[in-house]
Amino acid sequence: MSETPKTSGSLADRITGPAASKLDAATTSFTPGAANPSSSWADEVASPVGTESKQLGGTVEQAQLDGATIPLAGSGLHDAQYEVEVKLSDIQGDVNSPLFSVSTFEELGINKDILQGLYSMNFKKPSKIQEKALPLLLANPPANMIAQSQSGTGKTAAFVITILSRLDYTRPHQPQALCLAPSRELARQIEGVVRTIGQFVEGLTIQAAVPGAVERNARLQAMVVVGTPGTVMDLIKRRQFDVSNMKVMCLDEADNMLDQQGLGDQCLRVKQMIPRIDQILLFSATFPDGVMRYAQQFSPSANEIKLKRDELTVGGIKQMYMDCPSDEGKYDILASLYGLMTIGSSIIFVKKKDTASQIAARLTQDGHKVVAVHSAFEGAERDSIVEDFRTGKAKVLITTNVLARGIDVSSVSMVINYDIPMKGRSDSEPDPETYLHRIGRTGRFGRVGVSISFVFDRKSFSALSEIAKHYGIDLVKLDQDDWDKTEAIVKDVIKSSRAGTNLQS
Ligand SMILES: Nc1ncnc2c1ncn2[C@@H]1O[C@H](COP(=O)(O)OP(=O)(O)OP(=O)(O)O)[C@@H](O)[C@H]1O
Repeated sequence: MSETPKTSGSLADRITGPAASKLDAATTSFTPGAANPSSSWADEVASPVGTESKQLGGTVEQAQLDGATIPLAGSGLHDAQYEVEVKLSDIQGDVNSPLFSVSTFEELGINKDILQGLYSMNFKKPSKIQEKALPLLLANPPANMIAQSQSGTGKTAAFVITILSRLDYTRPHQPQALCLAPSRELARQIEGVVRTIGQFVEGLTIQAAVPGAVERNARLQAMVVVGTPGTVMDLIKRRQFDVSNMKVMCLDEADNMLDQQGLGDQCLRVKQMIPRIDQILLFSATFPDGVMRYAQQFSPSANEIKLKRDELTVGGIKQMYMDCPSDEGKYDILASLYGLMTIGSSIIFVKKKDTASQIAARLTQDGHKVVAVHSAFEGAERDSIVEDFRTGKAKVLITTNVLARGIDVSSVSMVINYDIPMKGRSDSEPDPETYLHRIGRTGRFGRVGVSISFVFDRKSFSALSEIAKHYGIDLVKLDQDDWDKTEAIVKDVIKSSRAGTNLQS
């Protein structure tokens, strides 16, 4: 693989190309991390976004503000050593960008109090998904919607605006909208977005239904309820949650929520316990074919906005990989990347909770500042660690797939796949959806970011190759034998300010 010239196409192609013989023969001869004498891969990313890198204080006319739910404080972006600046007006004027639109928020028929909330977040123009979806979402009579758009392109605001537009504000204690998300962190984040977009809407009431948030026997008395499926199911069963007047139900990360092996049963049961729902909304960046069929049953006769597979990746995320000497050897590589990880903020994804805890302990012992979060942590502790990460107090977060989806922290400039995401019984198949969601924690709304996936043996290598082939992408190899070069490449991307010029995939 490492000898393959840069024009050789995707990683997967490389495997079936000249390097294949090495791999195919490979039961024994695959040598990860082999020297790379004549490689020109560095050229592939020397100008990663087709423009020069610019540091903080460069000539960018108008920096993109956060769009964060807590104005200017939510993301830690401003603490970063190199602030990532994006000229959003350029990006949103690029017809190939998922952030492109021809309209304004006013033209989409949004209520003025909601508009005020959007402007307070410094949203100037809708993104493509917002522009396309909102007229359909806000039309009467209410119609169901299945909507797909790349990670970090503003799906949350699209469904939050819809929810806020559907409520009967004369009934502030009557639950009328339910939004479900796969993790407590994402549910809390959505709750925050509802609060921020709805801050000028008089009489709006919101409540979270995540583990530990609702006291036993207390009734939910808010118009908008945002929660996780298990907790919501329990609250309805215990009659703490009156679902008799439900106008909107929204599943964020819908493919994950409807996945038969995962949360599918719970979401279906929740839906069955609700006597009538005017509008069912399903949103995600990914809708694999199998789940799409089920989604169409869950949200019948829905308007659909779909993407083709090769449109799914966000161009601002530079996807790279590293051949590590062995499974154990991944740790040393990770430790060597620490300096780069703290230029902005970083998330390291591992498969198992134990691995997350072990790596965090080792890195801490080696003098690095990191935090870990996974499902074995108690709820309040999870909340406080994630909050530290959001505010930039903690810059390196080690976690499992529990935080792979939806989490929006704009300062994240690097994602590391310490373990390649796998699915199926005994991890038999690569998991392209999880890969896409994981790397989508960076490169939010036109920003740049780097993802580095670690491979160390034939299985991890082929899994990553299959993922690359699935999306038709080419991954850049980073050389562990030349750290100066590796560092230069990664820094060049992270510090570049014009992600938007390269948003097409
Ligand atoms: N029109 C807009 N203008 C500026 N910023 C926006 C706009 N819409 C959304 N954003 C910001 O973009 C970021 C990403 O939005 P959001 O979290 O909704 O992405 P998403 O599409 O749901 O991604 P994912 O698939 O990863 O969940 C957020 O910080 C949000 O505040």
